[in-house]
Amino acid sequence: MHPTRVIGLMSGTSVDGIDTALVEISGRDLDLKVELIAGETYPYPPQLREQILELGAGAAVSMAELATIDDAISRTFAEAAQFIQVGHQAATLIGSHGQTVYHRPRQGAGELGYSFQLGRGSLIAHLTGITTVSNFRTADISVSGHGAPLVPRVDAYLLGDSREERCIQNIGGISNVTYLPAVSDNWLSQIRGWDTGPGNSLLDLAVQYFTNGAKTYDENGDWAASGTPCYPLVEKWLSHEYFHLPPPKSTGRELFGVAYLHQCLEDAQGYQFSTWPADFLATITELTAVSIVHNYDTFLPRRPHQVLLCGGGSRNIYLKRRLELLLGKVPVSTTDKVGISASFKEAIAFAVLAYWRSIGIPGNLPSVTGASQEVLLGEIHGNYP
Ligand SMILES: Nc1ncnc2c1ncn2[C@@H]1O[C@H](COP(=O)(O)OP(=O)(O)OP(=O)(O)O)[C@@H](O)[C@H]1O
Ligand SMILES: CC(=O)N[C@H]1[C@@H]2OC[C@@H](O2)[C@@H](O)[C@@H]1O[C@H](C)C(=O)O
Repeated sequence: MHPTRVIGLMSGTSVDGIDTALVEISGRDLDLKVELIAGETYPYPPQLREQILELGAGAAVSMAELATIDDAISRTFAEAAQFIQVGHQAATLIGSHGQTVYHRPRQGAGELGYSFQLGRGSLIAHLTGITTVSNFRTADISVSGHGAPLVPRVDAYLLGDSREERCIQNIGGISNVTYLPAVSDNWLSQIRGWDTGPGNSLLDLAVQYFTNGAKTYDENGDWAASGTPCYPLVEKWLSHEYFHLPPPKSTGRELFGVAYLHQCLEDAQGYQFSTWPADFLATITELTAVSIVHNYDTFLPRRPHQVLLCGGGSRNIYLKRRLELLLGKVPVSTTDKVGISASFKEAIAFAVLAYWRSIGIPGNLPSVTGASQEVLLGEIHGNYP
């Protein structure tokens, strides 16, 4: 089978821009191979980013305004797909995750979750002339799944190992883990994955708050590294019920967004800090690290042999150091070490999910999302006869 050239487009809860990967894919599952031809993050136009953040924070908009924002996002995604192909052989397929603006996991029997991504695939296909798969989360939700995380099945085939157990830890706005036991028979059903809680979302918001918007994140974690975490406060925050909820579970900025940051700032008033706000940033960073390890120790059969980080938070040197310290003997590195770009893994994953959709392979893992069955993920736009 010839490799298929696919573009993966992903914008996550950080709303920092469109992570774009141009890849060549071949194989199906254990023989799946992906070569990254080009990877780039194209920032959102600042005004559109603001609108998306406001929508995510619950702003009221008219249907007409929603349609305008939806189309502006689709256009930005289509441009990203066009830019990434410059100087390269063209792609024949796009997998576009879109932009999550609302995520409500299923609360109980008799109902379904709700996950809303903007950036309609039909317009992306229309503008690029390339068949586009979008709306990946709906099919899993329709069979009672959380619709998230969806990357674990791709992690399994790209990052699984026959000798050791691995945790693939994505640290985006929200953090999510894929636990991969050593590859064996009935291995897929033993894979676990869920959102561990905040990744960079609270830290980004705090940096914006303390710099009046002049900075959007703590580069390399330098600011937090100049402070000292307040452990009693981390303990208090760790009592949040999300951290104690057993998987399958998923979350978003609805839980760990602006309102929660303001709660954290209020909580902090009851404690002593010698260096403000560096100590507060160190404490927020510690919550991300401690909650990840707490999730492992509470919900995994045992700690893995190694942890491979990906997502923007893998570039936060201070956070990585805190994780290393908390995990003791378990080595922590990034997926780059085993040949998969830590910065573009999520975008690559949506290219693979689109490819799987086009050849009829399911993309979800019921052991991860809680779905009642495997399903084909995504709606196909643009391959009209
Ligand atoms: N050099 C760096 N130092 C520290 N943090 C960084 C660095 N580069 C990126 N980040 C963090 O990574 C974030 C973006 O990460 P990423 O693109 O993986 O998130 P996302 O895909 O939007 O989120 P999610 O995975 O939740 O959907 C930025 O908002 C920033 O907090
Ligand atoms: C609803 C939604 O967009 N969820 C994202 C978000 O970002 C990280 C985490 O929360 C994860 O559950 C998911 O994305 C990844 C790419 C996934 O589906 O695997």
